Amino acid sequence: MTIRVGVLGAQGRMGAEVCRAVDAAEGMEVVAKIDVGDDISKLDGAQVVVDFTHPDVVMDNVKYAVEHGIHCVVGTSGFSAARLDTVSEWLAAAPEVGVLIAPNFAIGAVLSMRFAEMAAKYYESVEIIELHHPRKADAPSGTAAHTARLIGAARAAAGLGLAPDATTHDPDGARGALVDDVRVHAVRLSGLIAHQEVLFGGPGETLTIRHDSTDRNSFMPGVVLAVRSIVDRPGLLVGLDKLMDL
Ligand SMILES: NC(=O)C1=CN([C@@H]2O[C@H](COP(=O)(O)OP(=O)(O)OC[C@H]3O[C@@H](n4cnc5c(N)ncnc54)[C@H](OP(=O)(O)O)[C@@H]3O)[C@@H](O)[C@H]2O)C=CC1
Ligand SMILES: O=C(O)C1=N[C@H](C(=O)O)C[C@H](O)C1
Repeated sequence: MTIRVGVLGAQGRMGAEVCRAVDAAEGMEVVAKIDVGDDISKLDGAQVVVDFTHPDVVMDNVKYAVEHGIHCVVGTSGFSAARLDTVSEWLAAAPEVGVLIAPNFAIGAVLSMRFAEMAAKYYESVEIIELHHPRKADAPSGTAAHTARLIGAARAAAGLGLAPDATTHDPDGARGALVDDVRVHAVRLSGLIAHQEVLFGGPGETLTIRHDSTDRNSFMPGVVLAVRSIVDRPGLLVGLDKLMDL
């Protein structure tokens, strides 16, 4: 059976790539492409929607899909814990529907988040640097926020507090944002796509975990895997790792 897929944000950088990847993949096809101004009810024949739109609109899209019994694969960033709780509440009324929210669909990015989570309890210092193209709307990236959450939880479980930092004077915010007690720095630079470094430090050593997406095709195997999998995975899943044998 061919999986019928609707793509939200179909003319965007990611959406256009998703349309090509889904149509090229075995056993799935794009049946609806939704962009700004389109009637969302165009989705109604779809079994799975893929959303790469904008943090301001993604919640309305997911709500519509869940209420109409359509599974969701969501790449759009901006998912706080409160937003995830809201999606869970919608799913409680539609227990047959699956929603995957993935901060990053690139296999290497998923692995690097796992590696960072593993390393977290061994180092007193940690900082995240995320680097993206300058047309990105949000900062820090969803990947950086998720990585910080994973590291923060691992540090808390190990009884580690804030990383050592003598800074008392930072009028311009040069020390970056504090996300789950982890410093996050966002770089926006022409020529980049999506990159992240997690830096760990302890006595006499540092460890850097770096991932680079040099082309948006890096995200497509993960998106195709998610479309294929979500039809049999009711409920909320956060992170592509939940569909991988990690
Ligand atoms: N999880 C992952 O692996 C990845 C996630 N992302 C995330 O995906 C999102 C999109 O990124 P990107 O493709 O670069 O952004 P783009 O701005 O290129 O694409 C977003 C598209 O969505 C359209 N759009 C906005 N509102 C709606 C709406 N209500 N309905 C349908 N379409 C809408 C935009 O139209 P218009 O331009 O007219 O506003 C635009 O065409 C971001 O949040 C980004 O962080 C990106 C890469 C990988
Ligand atoms: O906007 C992007 O480009 C990306 N967004 C995602 C994020 O916010 O983490 C994933 C990847 O970094 C590319």
